[in-house]
Amino acid sequence: MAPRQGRYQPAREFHVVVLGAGGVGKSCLTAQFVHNEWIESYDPTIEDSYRAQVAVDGRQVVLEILDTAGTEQFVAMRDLYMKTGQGFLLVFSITSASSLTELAGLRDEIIRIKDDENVPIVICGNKADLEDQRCVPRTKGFSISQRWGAPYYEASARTKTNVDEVFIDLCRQMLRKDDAGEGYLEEDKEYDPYSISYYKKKRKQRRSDRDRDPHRPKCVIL
Ligand SMILES: Nc1nc2c(ncn2[C@@H]2O[C@H](COP(=O)(O)OP(=O)(O)OP(=O)(O)O)[C@@H](O)[C@H]2O)c(=O)[nH]1
Repeated sequence: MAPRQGRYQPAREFHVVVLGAGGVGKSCLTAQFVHNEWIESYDPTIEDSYRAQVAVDGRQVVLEILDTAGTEQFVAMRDLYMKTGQGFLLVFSITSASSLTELAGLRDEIIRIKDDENVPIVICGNKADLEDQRCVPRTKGFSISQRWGAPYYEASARTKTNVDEVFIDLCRQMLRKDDAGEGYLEEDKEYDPYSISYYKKKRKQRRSDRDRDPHRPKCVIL
């Protein structure tokens, strides 16, 4: 639904989870998007979260971005953040074929945990500036994108190519899902209780609970 001109729209808040193998550039992409900064050094992440506000098609969106650990020893928290996440950025490096292979397992896990085939997902082939070290052909990225029904971008955190674009695409998908009333109810506590969509969802839920109550007084027309 398009926002009405001149009418105040509260910012929608979404939880984004950045996933992918170790060293593919998850932290660098996040740092470029949130702070406009490039990080040359490699310091494996345990788990970091960031807040960013963006305007998407004239609507204010607040993103809570979780930059996750790619290294195996930190994967125990995965179930929890997959449950909380509403949009997922699946990152691999175009210089590593195995980093793309890893994404399939992550996607399966997201779909299983969310119990939803249409979870907002963007596939990101990072380190596109390292064309001479490319191991993943562009066509492979696009064919996976078609199979999964998720957009594919080649990006570079180093040159800030397509960095904003991947996050904005994810925002659009989450907004569309939310507008269609398909936002996730399971993380109720995480939702902005002042948002209109949250209020509508709760009202609909209360109504259907009330309708199912066998002791509910019924109106009889005499
Ligand atoms: N050339 C190039 N190097 C990059 C790019 N993105 C990240 N790097 C480098 O790759 C290394 C790893 O980047 P990180 O962002 O820390 O990778 P990560 O996926 O967060 O790694 P984990 O925290 O272990 O999961 C760093 O040395 C970065 O400077 C890119 O787009 N181009």
